Amino acid sequence: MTPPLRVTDLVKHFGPPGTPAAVDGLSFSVAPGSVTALLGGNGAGKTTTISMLLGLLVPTSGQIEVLGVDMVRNRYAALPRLNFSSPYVELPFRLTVEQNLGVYGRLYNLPRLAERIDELLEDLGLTALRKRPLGSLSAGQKTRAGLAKALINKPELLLLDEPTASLDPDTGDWVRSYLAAYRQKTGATLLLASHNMMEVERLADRVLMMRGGKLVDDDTPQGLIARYGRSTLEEVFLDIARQKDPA
Ligand SMILES: Nc1ncnc2c1ncn2[C@@H]1O[C@H](COP(=O)(O)OP(=O)(O)OP(=O)(O)O)[C@@H](O)[C@H]1O
Repeated sequence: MTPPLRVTDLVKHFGPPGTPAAVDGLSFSVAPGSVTALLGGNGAGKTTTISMLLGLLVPTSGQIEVLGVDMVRNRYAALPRLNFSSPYVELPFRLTVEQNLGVYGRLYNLPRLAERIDELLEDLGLTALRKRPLGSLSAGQKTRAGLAKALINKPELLLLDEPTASLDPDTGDWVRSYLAAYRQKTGATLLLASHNMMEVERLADRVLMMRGGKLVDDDTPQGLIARYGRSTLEEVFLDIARQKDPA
């Protein structure tokens, strides 16, 4: 079976040759229906990697296959089957929540779009906010609207950057349950970048740990915790970020 995501020797240089690469020879593939967390400290290369996976940045070298499609050469064949959410990417702020979903839904040329929008608004607790301009929402409400946009085309591969940033603990917990249920129901594959280790322990089957653009560890959350002799993923993260090898 083709992995939904396969990355081989991926490199991205922003500076001239000789300067350090933002992504420096990354290789991994993920299994269908899995939840993989891409972790690393600030500047480790997570956002650069996700931008290349989405076809927004052209790699300096290496291969990216998304749902069996070569993203560098043929990304339009894969884009209808994936989606992305990030609290750092603003949706058009003068449009209402439902207008935003309408615009994105039409980009995907979805059948029965009005029904899909109603369903998502209901699922994400946004029905009462549907007529509100996006710019008037709180950060947490915007995050939920961003998630609705990311799910509009029922993506087989969902890339999430900090999916619960600026959500209160209760809403954050609700979004995590929602994502777990979405994966369960649809068999979708999720890749998430997060600084919330509790979230990663709860959602991810596997952790890819990056430092300096390279993959420095790859295991289940429990496997990492056991190997580093720690009791939480947060402690493992600190060990890796501070370059401590397993005991
Ligand atoms: N457009 C750009 N031009 C030049 N350098 C860049 C650019 N984008 C990222 N970088 C550099 O690439 C490296 C990796 O950055 P990236 O944003 O991928 O890290 P990150 O792991 O997502 O970090 P954070 O957790 O802080 O979001 C950093 O050194 C950053 O300064």
